Amino acid sequence: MTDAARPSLTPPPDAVAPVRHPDAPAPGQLIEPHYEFCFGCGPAQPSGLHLAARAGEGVEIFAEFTVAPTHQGGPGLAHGGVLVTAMDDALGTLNWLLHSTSVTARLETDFRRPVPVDSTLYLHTWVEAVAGRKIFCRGEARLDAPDGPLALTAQALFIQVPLEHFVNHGRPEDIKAAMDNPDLHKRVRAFEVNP
Ligand SMILES: CCCCC/C=C\C/C=C\C/C=C\C/C=C\CCCC(=O)SCCNC(=O)CCNC(=O)[C@H](O)C(C)(C)COP(=O)(O)OP(=O)(O)OC[C@H]1O[C@@H](n2cnc3c(N)ncnc32)[C@H](O)[C@@H]1OP(=O)(O)O
Repeated sequence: MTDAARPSLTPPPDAVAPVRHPDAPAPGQLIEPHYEFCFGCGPAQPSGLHLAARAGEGVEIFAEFTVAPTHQGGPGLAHGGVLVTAMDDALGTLNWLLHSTSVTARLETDFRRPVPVDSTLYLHTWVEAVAGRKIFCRGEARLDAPDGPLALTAQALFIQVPLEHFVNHGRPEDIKAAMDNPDLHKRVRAFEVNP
């Protein structure tokens, strides 16, 4: 599909190039999960994807995820929704490079080849442009090697939100537990003092 057919995913003429935040993780640095119970990257989520993400040199993320038997859709194949989750998480992790908090508003994914269980997806996501609160991103995922066959491509629109977005909308007991976790608190504060 052409970009003209995806108006809400195409940066407007007044969009600007993304700026890597001075306190963004260094290129190559492993990025800590934003929340231990995140289905995408949380280490405490037993059936989660356990995505491991690193910062790139630009406003970009390189991430890996190995498809487990719990992620099946068809027999021996990854569920498409699981693959979109992996892409969503790798796109969401771009927040660390911009030092903004944003949420997925729109995510369009093209599935280009089947992804078997036990294969490792190598995801690459990057911010294309920013227009006010709108962050226009793209991503691709390759099979079994960073330069392996293309399995997924994606375009997304993230919208910047204040931290209150999470506090106001999340289930209260989970928000309380998250706020009581000093590690998460420290991470969230970094966003607050370096908007
Ligand atoms: C205390 C605990 C804190 C815990 C948090 C911890 C850390 C957080 C920090 C960083 C996170 C880091 C990593 C995250 C990694 C992975 C997570 C994956 C990401 C996700 O999985 S995240 C969940 C799924 N996500 C949602 O749960 C969003 C639900 N949704 C909403 O919450 C609202 O919908 C919102 C906020 C999106 C907008 O609402 P709003 O009221 O603020 O703004 P509004 O509607 O005015 O839109 C403004 C302009 O965007 C345009 N626009 C809006 N939506 C559009 C669409 N869909 N398509 C095309 N254009 C769209 C409008 O047309 C307008 O455009 P214009 O200005 O030109 O008119």
